[in-house]
Amino acid sequence: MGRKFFVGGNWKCNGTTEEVKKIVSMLNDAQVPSGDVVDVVVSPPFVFLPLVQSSLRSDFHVAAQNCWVRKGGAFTGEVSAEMLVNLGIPWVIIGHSERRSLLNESSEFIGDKVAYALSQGLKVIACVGETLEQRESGSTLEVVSAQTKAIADKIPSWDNVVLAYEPVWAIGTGKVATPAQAQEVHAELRKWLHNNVSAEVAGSVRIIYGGSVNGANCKELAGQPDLDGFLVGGASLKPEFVDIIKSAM
Ligand SMILES: O=C(CO)COP(=O)(O)O
Repeated sequence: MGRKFFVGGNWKCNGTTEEVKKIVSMLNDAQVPSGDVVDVVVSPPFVFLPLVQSSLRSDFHVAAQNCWVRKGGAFTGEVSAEMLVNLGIPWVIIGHSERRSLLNESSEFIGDKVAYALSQGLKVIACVGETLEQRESGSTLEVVSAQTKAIADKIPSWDNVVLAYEPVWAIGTGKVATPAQAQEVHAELRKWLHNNVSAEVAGSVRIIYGGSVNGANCKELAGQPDLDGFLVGGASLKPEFVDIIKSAM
């Protein structure tokens, strides 16, 4: 189906200038598959975006970790989509579970954010995923479908969206989803897109997996037919991120 592999590195709220420079130089020196084979996008905290943007190799790209839901203005502490565009930042992560749970971002609010970011010309990594409690009660598919619907309802096109399935119980826990668990949800999300958006979108949207991905488990996950890449947290700060990029091949 020709979906290009996508590897995102979400640095979360980590790093000093020195550490950021080290990671960038590690990435710049890495031998990885060409940009025809894999999209690599790293997401530093806002304050480091200009540094990373200006020093990172040109075949890798940067993403912000969030942006404001509408046009900028009197919203203390927020960063607008327009500002990201002004800085030449091509991507933004929206709806990460840490923001959903710790900052009470609702699915509707996230749908609005994705729509606004797209309207300004940003590309979006939109995150969905169930909690452990939801998985154990058997509502995984219902939860991720509802989160996806809240986005689908607000956007005119999926062309510039990558959907990230990140089960909350797998994030930062070392408890990675099995390849079969990830494949099951990815296939269901694709089916949901097929039935509710279009066959074309279902076939073309990249659905990436996040949650305790590392250099050792990436290869088997990458072999799943509906898994088109990764959103990596902890391991994206380490040299093994390069091994994860290489799992594209
Ligand atoms: O939340 C994540 C990426 O957005 C995943 O984090 P970890 O890879 O640290 O589990």
